[in-house]
Amino acid sequence: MFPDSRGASPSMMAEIAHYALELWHEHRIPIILSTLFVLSLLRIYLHSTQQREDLRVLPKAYEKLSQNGSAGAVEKPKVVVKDDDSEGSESPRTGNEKRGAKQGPRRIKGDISKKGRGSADSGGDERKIQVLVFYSSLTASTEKVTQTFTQELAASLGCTTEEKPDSKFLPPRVLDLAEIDLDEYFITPPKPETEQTDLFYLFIIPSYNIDSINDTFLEHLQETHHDFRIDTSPLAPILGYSVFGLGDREGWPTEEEGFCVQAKEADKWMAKLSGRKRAYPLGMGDWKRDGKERLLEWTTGLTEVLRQLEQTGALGEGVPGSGDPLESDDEEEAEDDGEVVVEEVSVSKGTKGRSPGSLEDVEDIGRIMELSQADGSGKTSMAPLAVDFTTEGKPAAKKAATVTVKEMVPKSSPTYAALTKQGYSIVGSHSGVKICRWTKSALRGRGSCYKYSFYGINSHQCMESTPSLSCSNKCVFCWRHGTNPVGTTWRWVVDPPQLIFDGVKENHYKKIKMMRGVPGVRAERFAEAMRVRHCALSLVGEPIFYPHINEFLGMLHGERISSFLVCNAQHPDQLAALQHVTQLYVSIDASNRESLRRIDRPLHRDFWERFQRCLDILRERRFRQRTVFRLTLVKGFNIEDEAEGYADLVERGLPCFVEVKGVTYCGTSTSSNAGLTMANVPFYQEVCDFVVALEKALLKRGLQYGIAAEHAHSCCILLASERFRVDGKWHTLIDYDKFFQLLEEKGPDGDFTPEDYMGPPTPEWATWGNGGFDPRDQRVDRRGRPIEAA
Ligand SMILES: Cc1cc2nc3c(=O)[nH]c(=O)nc-3n(C[C@H](O)[C@H](O)[C@H](O)COP(=O)(O)O)c2cc1C
Ligand code: SF4
Repeated sequence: MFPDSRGASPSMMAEIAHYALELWHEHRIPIILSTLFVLSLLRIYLHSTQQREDLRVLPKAYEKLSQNGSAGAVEKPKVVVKDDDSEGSESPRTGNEKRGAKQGPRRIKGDISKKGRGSADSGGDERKIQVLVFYSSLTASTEKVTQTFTQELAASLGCTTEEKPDSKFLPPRVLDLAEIDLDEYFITPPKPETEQTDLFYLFIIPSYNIDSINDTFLEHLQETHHDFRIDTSPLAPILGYSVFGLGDREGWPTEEEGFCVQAKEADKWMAKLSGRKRAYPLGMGDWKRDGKERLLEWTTGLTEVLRQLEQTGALGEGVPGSGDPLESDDEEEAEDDGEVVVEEVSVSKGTKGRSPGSLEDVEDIGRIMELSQADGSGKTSMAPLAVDFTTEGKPAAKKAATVTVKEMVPKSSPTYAALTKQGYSIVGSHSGVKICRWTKSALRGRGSCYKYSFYGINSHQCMESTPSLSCSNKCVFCWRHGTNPVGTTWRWVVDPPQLIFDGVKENHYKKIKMMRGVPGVRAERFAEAMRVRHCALSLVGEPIFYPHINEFLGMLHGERISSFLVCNAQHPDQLAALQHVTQLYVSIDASNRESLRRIDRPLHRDFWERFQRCLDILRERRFRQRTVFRLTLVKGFNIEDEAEGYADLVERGLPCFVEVKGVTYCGTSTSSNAGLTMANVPFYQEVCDFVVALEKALLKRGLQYGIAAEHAHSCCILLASERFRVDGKWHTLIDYDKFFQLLEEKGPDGDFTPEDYMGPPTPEWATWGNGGFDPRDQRVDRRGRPIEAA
């Protein structure tokens, strides 16, 4: 017992204090924890016994509205929401609030009401239905199918061209998945123009076993589904959806082997995201065989469902396979549980039957490179599954998921067959080489390409190749749509640079040798052609996409082969890391964002920002690299009224040269499918007019450029910076020996300028106004008959 403090002596008081302090020091943690525990218990007790007040905020706001007289605009309350079950108090929810609720976050907990929001008892008689038809297309057949289908659907729903007051349906809208912002439509439904509109999604999706926008789209759906920040069924507000797939039974005979595999995937993810609102079962057809009949069946069934929706506001009982009320089990695959599994898998050589897992990115390129080098072939190797630990909420690997590191263009693929048919030699698994028509023409003394006139390149000593057949654009004028693999990131096996270098040379020489017996080939040119002097890295695809582009360039330069590298201004990081090339091109296919989207059809969503960053990099590099803007003019796309816009871009990038070229029409079905006809090819005079307008626009901005040279034969004109005019003469030619000498002295990152390897004056015959045809050669017409000079 402690003595009463009132009667205690000071020494005793000090002793007590000391004892209490010691006690506190020894037991302070349990004391604090016990106190906190007791306080928490007290708080829980008080909270559970306290009388709660009604939630009055919404009703009061409503009453206020009514008193102000604006309640007339508010619908009569129809939906009753219980704020608190224990009290049984009901607060009426107004029409406006109902709409407000629709916009806010909404968690779907299993049951989906069979009544659509357009149903009679939800007071939605005035509500409209907007059908959105999404499609994707590489070789344009799906685009055509979609347009026709949409017109026919509109006709049968009675909403052909414009909104009719008596039709519930607004004219359907067609949307290209490659052109829309996926976030806008597939995280939550977009806000319709009027609040009284409900959306219905339709999809016509072809399948591709190569990278395409379909992969981006499916990945987007998958990521939205797995994103913990997004509701489980964020697309539940749509009225319904249905998918029709186009495929090819010849190459992919069964569904297991990949027939319409991506349509199936789209259907599966849409079922999850929409809370199983599949309005009509997945349709599938092979356009070469039964596509038309299957599409008709699907359209007929779908129209019936839409009619039902119009009349009742609900999807109805559904036909077998439709999403409501029950789904098959295969859509209920195990959810990610955050467990990361790293496993070794073998590289698949085949391409058929791609699995959903193929959507995962493989980013560990260095590792893949090592492994692919291990056996020297770069073809089949064991590769680890790359794991991304950085993305919150997106587990990097599914339980037991297997990721296959594919070859970009495997020998067994249709892409390989299509490219080789077009005359490409495929080297390794992602590189190509082809003899261009100017090489053949120069061998026969029938003229060289504009690069001879402008820069002194002998076409018969030029090798056109690429270390990456893949590209991140789908330009309308690209002649190989449907055959080139597309993608935004490198996700394939990486071949070693030496393999590519040796392979492209070997195949190039093989093709040159085949010209030996061709009539008209000149012996001296043939001999010269057996020594490649130049490499145009511009064949197809995007060369700087190749992760070892600098090493590859080093090999070219090591054999004194000059490098003209063309990139599509979509990979700023790679561009920034690029070492010396003899001439560095950036394709400038449009002068503004919209036009660029229309022409290049880029896969990157931030394509314009990437494009502009590339221009900034070029500007920084202009005293180290010989930089060129390459403009390809397509009538009806990027010529009209765009000179000023291009001048702005030149002002931003300040390239050494601007090459302006009219598009070449190749007359294939792919180019016409992409919407190009001969009418899109500008006449030479139109290209001249454009260049004159551009020069004027540049001078107006105080930019010192002039028209230096032309090559009328290939519809190409060169504007050059005054940096390359010496004593009143243009010097657009290149001193290649000097370039290699500088490179050898100063290294691939060495400090030397384009002026340091500027060549002799541009030959008179190539300057502006003189046509630019090589006087050593004989011009011929299409049939090879000599054309006399004018
Ligand atoms: C490169 C390429 C890959 C293809 N891969 C598949 C496939 O894996 N499964 C399939 O069923 N059809 C495949 N097809 C066939 C297309 O889906 C079919 O031809 C479709 O109609 C093409 O539509 P589009 O040209 O409008 O883009 C492929 C076609 C191409 C060109
Ligand atoms: S950037 Fe070149 S290779 Fe790529 S799509 Fe355009 S034209 Fe074709």
